[in-house]
Amino acid sequence: MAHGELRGVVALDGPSGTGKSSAARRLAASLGARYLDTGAMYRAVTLAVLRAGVDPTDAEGVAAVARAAGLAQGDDPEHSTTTLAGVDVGADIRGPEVTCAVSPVSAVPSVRELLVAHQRAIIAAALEQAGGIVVEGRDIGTVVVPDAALKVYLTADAEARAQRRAKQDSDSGRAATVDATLADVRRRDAYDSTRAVSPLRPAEDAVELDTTSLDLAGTLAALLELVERRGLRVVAVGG
Ligand SMILES: Nc1ncnc2c1ncn2[C@@H]1O[C@H](COP(=O)(O)OP(=O)(O)O)[C@@H](O)[C@H]1O
Ligand SMILES: Nc1ccn([C@H]2C[C@H](O)[C@@H](COP(=O)(O)OP(=O)(O)O)O2)c(=O)n1
Repeated sequence: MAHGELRGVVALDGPSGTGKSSAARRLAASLGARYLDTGAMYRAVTLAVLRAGVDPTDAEGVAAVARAAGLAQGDDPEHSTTTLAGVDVGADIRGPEVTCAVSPVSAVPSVRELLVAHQRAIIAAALEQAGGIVVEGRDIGTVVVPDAALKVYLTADAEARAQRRAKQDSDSGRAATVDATLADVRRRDAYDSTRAVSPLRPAEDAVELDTTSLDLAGTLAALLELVERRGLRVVAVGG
């Protein structure tokens, strides 16, 4: 189905397992836009911190690793890549050690400054080259792109999110029980929402979308309708 092309930035925020990555990637692909996974960038810095043997709660040590990590994040929705010094770390950043340590690393103010500047540069280049980009994370509508053309805040019950995440992990060969995943989801929700810098919260002008009883196709359809209603879709010739 041809959906035309996206003009501008769509910001997708929300807690873990609400469907941000899956929906953002599909939305971008169907609208000929770029796609930026900012969570992957915080995960990659966390992996570099763990590999360097630095304590994730040592803010100065973490900031030094972040500056030297050589992080590059791709923005192709069909093939999203994350590299450290040119080496692909796409699989390693999804492991339980990184998931466990990512909250304290992403709460370090200088890490956020560094990554937000990096994200804004990727977004500016994508707008120039492709005209549109879907960006997903925790602070996109509030901090990274406060003037985004459309901001959506995804929510879903914690149990539904834990079930999705546990299934995703076991499908990828990572052992995960729903109970342990639920505990992790709740721990990260609490940490991400209460940190001093850029806490997870909806932007005042965000549209909230509860995905608890939606499947992925339903979430995508709801997002496409919002894009359409905002007039952000430009129909290409022959589209
Ligand atoms: N609306 C949905 N209904 C059911 N499963 C979903 C839905 N959205 C996403 N999923 C599945 O849940 C898992 C986590 O989704 P993901 O997009 O990674 O969430 P997030 O980026 O918000 O953490 C994936 O396996 C995905 O296919
Ligand atoms: N814009 C962002 C994106 C992610 N983070 C932090 C908070 C999250 O717990 C981690 C990991 O994000 P990611 O989206 O990969 O995590 P989940 O897919 O929700 O498990 O990074 C952030 O602080 N700001």
